[in-house]
Amino acid sequence: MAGARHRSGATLISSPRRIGLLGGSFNPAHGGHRQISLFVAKALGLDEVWWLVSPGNPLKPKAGMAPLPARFASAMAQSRRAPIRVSAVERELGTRYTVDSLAALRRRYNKRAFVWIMGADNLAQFHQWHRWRDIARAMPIAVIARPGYDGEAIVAPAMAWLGRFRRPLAAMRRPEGWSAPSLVLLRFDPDSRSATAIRQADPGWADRLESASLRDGVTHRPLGGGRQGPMHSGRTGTSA
Ligand SMILES: Nc1ncnc2c1ncn2[C@@H]1O[C@H](COP(=O)(O)OP(=O)(O)OP(=O)(O)O)[C@@H](O)[C@H]1O
Ligand SMILES: O=C(O)c1ccc[n+]([C@@H]2O[C@H](COP(=O)([O-])O)[C@@H](O)[C@H]2O)c1
Repeated sequence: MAGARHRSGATLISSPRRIGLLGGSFNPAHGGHRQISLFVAKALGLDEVWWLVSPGNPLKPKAGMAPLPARFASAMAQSRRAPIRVSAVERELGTRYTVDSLAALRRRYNKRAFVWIMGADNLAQFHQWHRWRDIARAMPIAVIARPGYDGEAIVAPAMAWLGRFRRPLAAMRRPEGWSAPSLVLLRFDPDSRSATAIRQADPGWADRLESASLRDGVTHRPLGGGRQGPMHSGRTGTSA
């Protein structure tokens, strides 16, 4: 945590930047991702949300998963003019399991305070994630209500353990509330958008996206591996 000397001689302690991490397949990204990110940022007083475009969810089949550059390009399009950075840092780190990605991110960005964000559908199967308790020990978790999943989420097998760390929103807004494990359940305007519905309605969505010249919003490195064509590059929000 950074400290600065005040004229009076007292040391002013500045709070670390608060970052929400929304990991996802983004196959493709949609308005629901944007909406929940903006809601959580406001509710928890976040400085930014980082969208971690996954090289591949370990629990999802490869079939039907668009290439990473296309998913990344869709995320760039959905996050425009919002305090959201789109990153494929997991590919760079060589991590696929969230527990490993979060450990690496905490080491690399050790001046940031992170919170893991996920929809209620993921809470329902959280107990199947690799070393899921260690994810909860690494940083607070914010779960967003999602139409069709809320009943399942509250009786999720992981809740037998995670439920005892449930905190009210007010506690999470205080800096000391960011201890882990902590779980906050958030309910905003329900958003029924899903990537599944978009793929069903528009199976060719990935073919229309130009994914050359993409640049990682967190590491600022070129993404590479895309087709040639005009696609906006760079980042949204402020500098990492
Ligand atoms: N409408 C929504 N409401 C709440 N959470 C959402 C919503 N859409 C996505 N999320 C959450 O965002 C994260 C990334 O989601 P993902 O990229 O898998 O999109 P998806 O719409 O859930 O995709 P799919 O339908 O292919 O499973 C997940 O934690 C998911 O629960
Ligand atoms: O680490 C795991 O075991 C694990 C299992 C399932 C999902 N995840 C992560 O959960 C996030 C949401 O995935 P998805 O496909 O539901 O968007 C994404 O970052 C995945 O890598 C992670």
